[in-house]
Amino acid sequence: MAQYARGSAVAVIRLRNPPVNALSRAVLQALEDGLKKADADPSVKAVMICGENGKFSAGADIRGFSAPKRLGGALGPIVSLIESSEKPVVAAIEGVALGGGLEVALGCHYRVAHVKARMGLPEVTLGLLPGAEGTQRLPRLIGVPAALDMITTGKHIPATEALKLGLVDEIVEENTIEAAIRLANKVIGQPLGPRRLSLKPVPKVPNMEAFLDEALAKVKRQARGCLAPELCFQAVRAATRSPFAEGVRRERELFQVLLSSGQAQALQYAFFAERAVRRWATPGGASWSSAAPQPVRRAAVIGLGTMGRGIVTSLVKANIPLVALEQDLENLNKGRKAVMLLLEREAMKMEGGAQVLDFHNPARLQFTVDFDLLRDVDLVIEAVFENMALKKEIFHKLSKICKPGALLCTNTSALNIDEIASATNRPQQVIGTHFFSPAHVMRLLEIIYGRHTSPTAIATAMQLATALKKVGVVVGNCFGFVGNRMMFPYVQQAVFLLEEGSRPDAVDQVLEDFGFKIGPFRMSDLAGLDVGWRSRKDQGLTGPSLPAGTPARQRHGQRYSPLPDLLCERGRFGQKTGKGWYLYEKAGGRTATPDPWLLNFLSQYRDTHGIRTRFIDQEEILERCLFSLINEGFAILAEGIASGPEHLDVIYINGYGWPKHRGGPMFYASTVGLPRVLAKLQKYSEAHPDVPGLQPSAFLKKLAAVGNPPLKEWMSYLSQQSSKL
Ligand SMILES: CCCCCCCC/C=C\C=C\CC(=O)SCCNC(=O)CCNC(=O)[C@H](O)C(C)(C)COP(=O)(O)OP(=O)(O)OC[C@H]1O[C@@H](n2cnc3c(N)ncnc32)[C@H](O)[C@@H]1OP(=O)(O)O
Repeated sequence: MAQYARGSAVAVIRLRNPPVNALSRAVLQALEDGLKKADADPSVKAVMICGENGKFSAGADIRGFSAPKRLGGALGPIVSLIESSEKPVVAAIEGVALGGGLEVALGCHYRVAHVKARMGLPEVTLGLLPGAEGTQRLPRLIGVPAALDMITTGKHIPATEALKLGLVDEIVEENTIEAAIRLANKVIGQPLGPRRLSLKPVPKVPNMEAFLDEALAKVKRQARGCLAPELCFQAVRAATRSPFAEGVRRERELFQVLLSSGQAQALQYAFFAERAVRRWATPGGASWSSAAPQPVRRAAVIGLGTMGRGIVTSLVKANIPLVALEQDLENLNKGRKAVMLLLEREAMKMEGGAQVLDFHNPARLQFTVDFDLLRDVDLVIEAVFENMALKKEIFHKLSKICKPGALLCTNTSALNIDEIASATNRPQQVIGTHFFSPAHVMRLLEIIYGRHTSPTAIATAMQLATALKKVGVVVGNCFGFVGNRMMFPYVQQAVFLLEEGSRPDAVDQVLEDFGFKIGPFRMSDLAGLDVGWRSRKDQGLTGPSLPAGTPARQRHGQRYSPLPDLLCERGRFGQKTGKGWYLYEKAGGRTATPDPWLLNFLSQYRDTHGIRTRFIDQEEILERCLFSLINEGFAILAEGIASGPEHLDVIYINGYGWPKHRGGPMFYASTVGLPRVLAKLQKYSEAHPDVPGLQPSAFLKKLAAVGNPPLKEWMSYLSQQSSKL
């Protein structure tokens, strides 16, 4: 768990807990034993602490937070023990030093890092704060502004930046361990007082209080209801106001508040859920453990509209050479210009910039209108307009042109993968890759397998997600897949609430207060109302193919709201036309203001259809929108479209702006309690019997009937249910 070895005058303590040397109780105990041994041995003159297998430590063992007292009790005092050692202690940081791992390094008198190492205090992302005196030592070492930034955002910084900040004393390109031992030998006998961070004053910032006020306002703005950033701030502020020991006491108090908060549990659940979805499986028995991906040495993207441009940018950033294809020169030139602009912007954010991305090199990024250039690529991502006939035509062409092994991906947000695959001679190599806009920014990649998609194709798409630094989530084929399918009833409820008496800004406010980045109406305006309108026309729900005499507010015997169609008929497509559910300063404007025209329109609409306006409170808005979305989630699980609730949660957090500190919709349902979710859905569906989205799913009913089983056990009830059928 931590290996102690004595060579010459420097004792070596190696943290050992694969894969990331997380600080479990056993590791901490061994670290403490090693320090005591070194202290007691007169032939030892210095100590070097490092981690096994090129990683210092990823911090406290997150799974141990369920028994936090023993862990918390242990780490802070051990860091103090390191710092108070009368023999110099040097940290040799390779790989990562994160969280409690970095706090151990901060207790050391010197820090040497490998140039590729990364450091950070990411506890805030787990709903916590650095609870082993890190909020008190870091500001003393690198100053309050830099420490606040690291602690309240949790970002990982590269060794080069750590050196500039003074977080490490030296960076090396080769053997970090040898360099640390060299340094340890050199500093033997030198005074340690100035190296003990707890004894240093916090460096002054001119007008500290004004700086802190501004910093707090920024932290609150960005937190959107998440507690941890503000409490991290408070702990650092304590360092500026109190002596070290008092600051540590405050840090511990705040840590306890966070540890017992539901938010920490939600964020830690989200951490493991993101890792769990990598272990994908399909109901047919294919899985990550047996499927091997095929290499992607060269790719192609078809279509350089908004999605295609973002996808090209992502592939270039991942260093995958590619061909970008458009249907004609006019669209190609427009697309090329837009892609180059995106890449220039991305390059500016990166060290090494345009040279690293090398996007002016035609061997790495080639623009063409010639399909023949797709002959040799290993993978194609089609990103054209959402139109089945067009997609089928392209896939038919691809199956004739592309080499036999090439993977054919379609970027669609709802269309049937099997139907697209039917246009090819290789349905086993056809797969859905649903990117989210902007595709070079959003982390989610929904990966949709069809009836014939091979395990290799799924594994290759998952590998692509990793290469693009995205979270790939494998799901089955149904209309809207997982994300959009759950979104439909949510947006539908939002519109029904308007019919019944609410306002777009009132509905948005409730959901934004809950923690969503933007509410459903602001989101529709951003995405463009015409997108859904086109889809509804294709489905025959509105437009010329709607049979004459269809009631305005009913389709197939179910409640339907024509409100979004009516806005589109009036040219109100959202931001792009300067008006939609809101009014914008101009076409393409981003500042939404409530539109008196719309409010008047709504009131006339209600009169026309004889709808009695009523006051709708925040609770009803929240419950009808969220519980209908969650209800659809249970139906998706029951149908085997996703292999567990974690998949739905990861999709919602990474693709739909669901607040991570609430753990995703299914985790949220588990915290509300399934019997309560069920009771509320029953109440609303009794009031609105013509809305199927409010009728509780059989799977939810089944789970609620057994109480509120832990989320981890849900799927086992499903197999019991299926075996009985
Ligand atoms: C009485 C009251 C007193 C109060 C005082 C309390 C004092 C409390 C004391 C200390 C508190 C310390 C807080 C912490 O240290 S919290 C942990 C902070 N660290 C992190 O957040 C790092 C998390 N990990 C990562 O970011 C990545 O895993 C990384 C290390 C960058 C490696 O990334 P990658 O190479 O992509 O690999 P994976 O993410 O897939 O990870 C590999 C497996 O390792 C598992 N893992 C990673 N980190 C941890 C961890 N810290 N604890 C446990 N397990 C960890 C991860 O889940 C993967 O495993 P699997 O695939 O099985 O899920």
